[in-house]
Amino acid sequence: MLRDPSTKYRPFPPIDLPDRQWPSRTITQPPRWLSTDLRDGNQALIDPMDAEKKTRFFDLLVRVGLKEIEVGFPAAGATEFDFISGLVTSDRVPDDVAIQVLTQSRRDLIETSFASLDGAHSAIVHLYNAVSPAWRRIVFGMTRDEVRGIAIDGAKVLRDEAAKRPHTKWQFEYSPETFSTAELDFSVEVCAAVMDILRPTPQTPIILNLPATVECATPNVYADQIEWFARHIPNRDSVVISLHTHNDRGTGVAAAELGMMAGADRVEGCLLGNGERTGNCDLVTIALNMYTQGIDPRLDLSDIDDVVKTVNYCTNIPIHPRTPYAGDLVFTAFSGSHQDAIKKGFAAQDARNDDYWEVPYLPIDPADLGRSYEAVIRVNSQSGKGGVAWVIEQDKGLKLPKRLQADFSRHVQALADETSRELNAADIWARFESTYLPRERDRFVLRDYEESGTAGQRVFVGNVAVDGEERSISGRGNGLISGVIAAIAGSTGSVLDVIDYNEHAIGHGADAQAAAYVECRTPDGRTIFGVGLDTDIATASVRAVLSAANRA
Ligand SMILES: CC(=O)SCCNC(=O)CCNC(=O)[C@H](O)C(C)(C)COP(=O)(O)OP(=O)(O)OC[C@H]1O[C@@H](n2cnc3c(N)ncnc32)[C@H](O)[C@@H]1OP(=O)(O)O
Ligand SMILES: CC(C)C(=O)C(=O)O
Ligand SMILES: [Mg+2]
Repeated sequence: MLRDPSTKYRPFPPIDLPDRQWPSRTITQPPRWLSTDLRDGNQALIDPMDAEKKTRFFDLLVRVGLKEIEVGFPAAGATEFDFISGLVTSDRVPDDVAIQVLTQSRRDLIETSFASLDGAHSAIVHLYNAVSPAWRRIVFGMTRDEVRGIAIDGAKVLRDEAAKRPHTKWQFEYSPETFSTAELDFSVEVCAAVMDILRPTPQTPIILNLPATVECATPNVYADQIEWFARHIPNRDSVVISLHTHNDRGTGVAAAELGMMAGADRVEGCLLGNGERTGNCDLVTIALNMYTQGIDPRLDLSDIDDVVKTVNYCTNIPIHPRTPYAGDLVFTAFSGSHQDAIKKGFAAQDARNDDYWEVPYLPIDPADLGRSYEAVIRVNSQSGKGGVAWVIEQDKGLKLPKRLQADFSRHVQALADETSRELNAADIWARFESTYLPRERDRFVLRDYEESGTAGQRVFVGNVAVDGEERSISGRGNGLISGVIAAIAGSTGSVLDVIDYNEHAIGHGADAQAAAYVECRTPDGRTIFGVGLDTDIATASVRAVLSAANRA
């Protein structure tokens, strides 16, 4: 008999916090950010970064505006140690940037960590040990008191090593690793014991970083834990509460957002969410989420492609095309109704001409991230007339009237179904040309024409190849278009009824072109469209009528 695998797991218990405040709060300002790309991100890579990649990544983090950067785990080995001590002695670290290193709570490792920072003007030493019941039992085989003792012993070494190097502005960070699966009173107890050793003040606060080392519950539970901790930690004004979420349940960003609402001051994460297992909190997503709420995250993500390219190069991990904000396809609509709404959104945006962004289906202006509007609409078999018209307008400047859009869309749909692939602008233009624009084998091919007469009585005389034979055809009407219609009727015996006509210029100045569109009804009741392009608007209209006649 098959066993139900869910019986292997235990539900995460709720937090007893009936008067929780965070659900009615909003995020109003950015937190202090820390990038752990070069540490938590790096330790999760198949091939950890070498010095060249770490340097390149560090420079990116500085460009993006990170002011706190965890640069590695000095005791891990020579690559890490040398990179960190090289960074300290280089002039790469701007004065307003503090570098941070991580260490287990073991004397030799802490000493090595301080040694790597010798000469730094400002640095954060980050100490951690796990505190949850499972880790206490499985990893350490220790009681609560003994595990608290690991933290206290480490804090003492931190205090003493820092005292030996008074020229560096030291900050301390302590992480009760596995905080999110530990008893809250025990996390507070351990953190308070560390504070007793390191004696933070409001001027020199300690960073208490509260990790969801493995994400095990819904993000509201993490927010409850943060609010509970913030209420119970002594000397709250001497503490910077920091969040460090992972993404095991896919809610690393959500947990950090709710954690900020619950009172946290600082957020740790990685650009594009790299990190152990399913990753760390994605700093790009959480920062740009703020952007869309009208809050400046104080990170510069205006060249998102630079971020993507550098992260990809350094980590050797491709980013998914649907990654929030940064993926290749996140500003692209293939489906008809989305395209229609986006196209209308851009038109409304132009008409309003105010400072607000309101384009359906685009939560953020791609231009704010250095992306163009070109790829916003792409065409395949899921697309509709709005999308096709958008591509033609962007590519060739043609503003097709609504019913012509619908007519042309059927041709594009047929092509998409035939080819079963995305259609690019060249494919769409080729189909437009072959459908509406003149070809030598058409029934009517205009060579040139003259127009004469008085207002309301116009005469059209055209040199036209009719069925391959060069002829002069003429017609009379109250305007040029009706004159051409009459000339065609003289040749074919059938009169087209013009039911709509549109024209517009394409471009400006000497290079401007004109486009004309006619919609006609045939004597047997069919609707046909014609398109004419020319440098001269009158000639474009003649071509449009002949195009319709050819298609009739
Ligand atoms: C949640 C996180 O991301 S934590 C950061 C994890 N990152 C890394 O581990 C990357 C860098 N790590 C390393 O290079 C190595 O693990 C080192 C250099 C730190 C340590 O190496 P080693 O001592 O050879 O091995 P190892 O990591 O297996 O050590 C495990 C021992 O440390 C103990 N330990 C684990 N974490 C801690 C801690 N935070 N504080 C004190 N002791 C710890 C374990 O209980 C175990 O003790 P035991 O040997 O008595 O059973
Ligand atoms: C070292 C700590 C902060 C960590 O990375 C984690 O718990 O995820
Ligand atoms: Mg982590």
